[in-house]
Amino acid sequence: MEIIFYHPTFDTQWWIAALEKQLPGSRVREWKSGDNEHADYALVWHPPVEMLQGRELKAVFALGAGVDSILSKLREHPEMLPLSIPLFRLEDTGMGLQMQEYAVSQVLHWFRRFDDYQALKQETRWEPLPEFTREEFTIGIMGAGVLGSKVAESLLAWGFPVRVWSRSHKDWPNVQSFAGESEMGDFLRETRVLINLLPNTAETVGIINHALLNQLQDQSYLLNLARGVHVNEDELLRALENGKLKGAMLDVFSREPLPVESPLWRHPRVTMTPHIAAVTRPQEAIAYIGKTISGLERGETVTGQVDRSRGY
Ligand SMILES: NC(=O)C1=CN([C@@H]2O[C@H](COP(=O)(O)OP(=O)(O)OC[C@H]3O[C@@H](n4cnc5c(N)ncnc54)[C@H](OP(=O)(O)O)[C@@H]3O)[C@@H](O)[C@H]2O)C=CC1
Ligand SMILES: O=C(O)C(=O)CO
Repeated sequence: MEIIFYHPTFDTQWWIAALEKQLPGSRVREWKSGDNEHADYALVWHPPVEMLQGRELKAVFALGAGVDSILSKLREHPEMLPLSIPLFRLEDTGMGLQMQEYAVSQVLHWFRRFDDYQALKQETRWEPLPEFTREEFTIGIMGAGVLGSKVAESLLAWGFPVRVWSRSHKDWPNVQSFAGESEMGDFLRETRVLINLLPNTAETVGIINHALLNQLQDQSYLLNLARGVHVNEDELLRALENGKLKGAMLDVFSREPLPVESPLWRHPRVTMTPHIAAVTRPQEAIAYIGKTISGLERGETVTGQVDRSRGY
């Protein structure tokens, strides 16, 4: 079995050795421009069009959870990957736990008012504040997929009321489920901490805008763990000024790296990280890819295939 590999930043030689170990009998090679030799599978992140175009592959694996960049390239170059070749993505492979760590730590930070105490410290003020209750700290998660479900599970374990919003309803114990545009208003009305874990699709671009933020309770919080293009950054800043939002924690931005002139850098109630909420964990990713390729080779049903018509 021949596998081609392309990732702009990963340690390619390490991945090749680990993949060959995981899939005995396979031959994995780094794809380089001009390589048109046969391959059965391609493992990619931000691949050049030339790498995939015209190949008779059995499947392509994206080396991350989001497939927005490859799908957007496919809209410009549909010939790069015909619909007959399935596209897979990483399902969890260690990202669920990372998202749980991120969400739980930040929700607890807001819940225990550490942001307020930090602001008081700047003014050298010693001042115990009223506590928040869990009842007034409903967590609303947009996107109830692989990662949203893990985050919901971890916040439930901390005793917070949890609700999710997705395309289809979920029947999960102790979680309120809302679906589609018609239930968006009900979902937002009682949400105090809005966590975004949606994929980037034509329907979700710019979804966190003035109209949406305005439906939250006053003094809410936003945690964006998905993609920067989901958030209208000017309208987010407006919501921080008009009291709709008390704070925002952002991992992703409409432009990355975030340009130095962005006011988000300097806003006292915005905290941020440089798109590290959940990174690809090589061992887990390789185990998943190995298991999926072995399943495909045996003609079994496997999970993780992207529905290109839905965009995720
Ligand atoms: N910041 C970071 O470091 C990382 C960010 N990410 C981002 O997280 C995203 C989510 O990942 P993952 O959980 O694996 O994705 P999934 O595909 O498993 O889940 C997507 C969820 O979004 C819902 N959804 C999709 N479109 C809509 C819509 N139009 N309206 C309402 N709900 C919708 C789906 O609904 P339904 O269940 O009904 O299908 C599903 O619940 C990725 O696409 C990626 O962009 C991922 C990894 C790291
Ligand atoms: O896997 C993804 O989609 C990511 O954003 C990785 O950081």
